[in-house]
Amino acid sequence: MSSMMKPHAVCIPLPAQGHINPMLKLAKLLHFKGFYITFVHTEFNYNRLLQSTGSDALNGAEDFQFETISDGLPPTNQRGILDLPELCRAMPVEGQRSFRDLIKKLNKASSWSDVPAVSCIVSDGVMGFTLRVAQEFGIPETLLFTPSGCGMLGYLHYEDLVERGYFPLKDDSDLSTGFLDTVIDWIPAMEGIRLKDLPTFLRTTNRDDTMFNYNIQAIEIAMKAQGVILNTFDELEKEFLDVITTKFPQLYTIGPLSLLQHNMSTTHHLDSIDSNLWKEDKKCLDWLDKREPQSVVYVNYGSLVIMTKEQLAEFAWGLANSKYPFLWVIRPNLVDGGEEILSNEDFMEETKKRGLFLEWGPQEELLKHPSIGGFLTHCGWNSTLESICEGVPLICWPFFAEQQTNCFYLCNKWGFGMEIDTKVKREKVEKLVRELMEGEKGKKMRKKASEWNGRRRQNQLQELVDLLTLTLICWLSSSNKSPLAWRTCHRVIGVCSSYFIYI
Ligand SMILES: O=c1ccn([C@@H]2O[C@H](COP(=O)(O)OP(=O)(O)O[C@H]3O[C@H](CO)[C@@H](O)[C@H](O)[C@H]3O)[C@@H](O)[C@H]2O)c(=O)[nH]1
Repeated sequence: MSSMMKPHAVCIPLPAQGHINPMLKLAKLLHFKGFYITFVHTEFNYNRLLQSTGSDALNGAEDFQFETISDGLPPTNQRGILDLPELCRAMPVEGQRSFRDLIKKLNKASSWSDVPAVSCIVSDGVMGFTLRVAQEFGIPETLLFTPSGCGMLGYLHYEDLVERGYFPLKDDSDLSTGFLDTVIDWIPAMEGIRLKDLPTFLRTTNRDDTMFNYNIQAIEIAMKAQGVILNTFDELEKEFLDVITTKFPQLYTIGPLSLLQHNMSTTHHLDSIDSNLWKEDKKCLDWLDKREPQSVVYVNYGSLVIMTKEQLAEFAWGLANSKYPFLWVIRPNLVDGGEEILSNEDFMEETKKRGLFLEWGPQEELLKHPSIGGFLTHCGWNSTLESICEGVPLICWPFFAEQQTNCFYLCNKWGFGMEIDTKVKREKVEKLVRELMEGEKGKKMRKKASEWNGRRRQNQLQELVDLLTLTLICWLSSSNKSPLAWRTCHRVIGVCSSYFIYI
């Protein structure tokens, strides 16, 4: 099909690794199903990607192009750690202006080039300002929320927390005197959840807190989107999804996106397109090849966690004392300093034959590797899903956002996670690593993780439905149909795909 004839989806993630990755997967799937794609990075991230992955990763294809917008942050703010509140303040102003210019430019280009006019926008759920631009141009928009369903359900109840007097906290002492242990018994499908298990932006005495209010706004804006997509699957999160659907009838689940990728045919050549903001070190795979099956602990805290030197030391010595081999990804800005901890002679002596450190790794390949026996994680939703896809059980050290909610369900409901307290102690790390790798609980967790993995993988029917639904959402959003029409078509597709599977 010529490019001009294709529907044109503009995909724009929040400029953070854990949001860019799923959006890129979604964009590739849409491309595979016949869409012309414009993928939008911030100028800052585009330059970072050029440095970390090289220009090949951004060359795209004739009908898969990259564009940039400004994130509105002054250059000094953009170095080092991602300042989320700053970003959330700047993007809706400068990002919106810049995004509007981009849509104008793309539509103008359609009059004299092969670029088709923009037919739909697929934006990150927390980039609501794009919806205003979409409305100005009369373009339908679908939102991809990248956290879990349980996390989203938590955010959905932020306003109720205000109304019921839980937010803002009365006093800073509420953080330490047990107030966060309060059980919240009025959120449907979340029986037994405590304040401390809900997304963490509620932990402030400031009624005007940027992140808390930004998340409330994101939910309000999302109600107006033509479609809302979650990277999760119904078997795992059905109860939460049922509640979310009462507020978002236009909700669709299409996860885990990493599994759906397998449905793309081998003739689909977008493999070189990459989204690592740090330079990936693949040599670790050779190191893993030399290890026994399920003998290595994989340690990675995603892209946003920042830990103290004390916490680093407790993790380091806990891993060393466990006597298990470990592969530890220590991002350059994971901790400020701490080199002396890892270069300490005793520590080096203890771990030199069985510890490998790197700055950024090919996580999905690592989790697939037969030598990996468990994953010490911060419970970011991508990491959690990627682990589920490979049946790898978890030790959970949630840091912020909805990671606490993911951890609560991993440990108390889904049955393949064990939690480490925020005030991490080396003895506890050692004990949990041993339990994970050799104890009865570890065995049970591994079995459970494999069960989830198996249920998801074998559910080909659901995958097919997901893939077709995804395409449908965007095709229909291109012609601005109502949510009711979409859901009807979703059902019809479900029935048709089951027919195809049985013949
Ligand atoms: O060495 C590494 C480390 C990470 N990753 C990838 O980076 C992504 C990290 O995402 P995630 O595990 O979700 O962690 P964060 O980067 O912390 O993600 C943010 O975004 C997620 C989705 O909204 C939320 O669930 C988290 O709470 C939020 O912190 C994953 O795809 C990993 O595979 C790598 O490829 N190599």
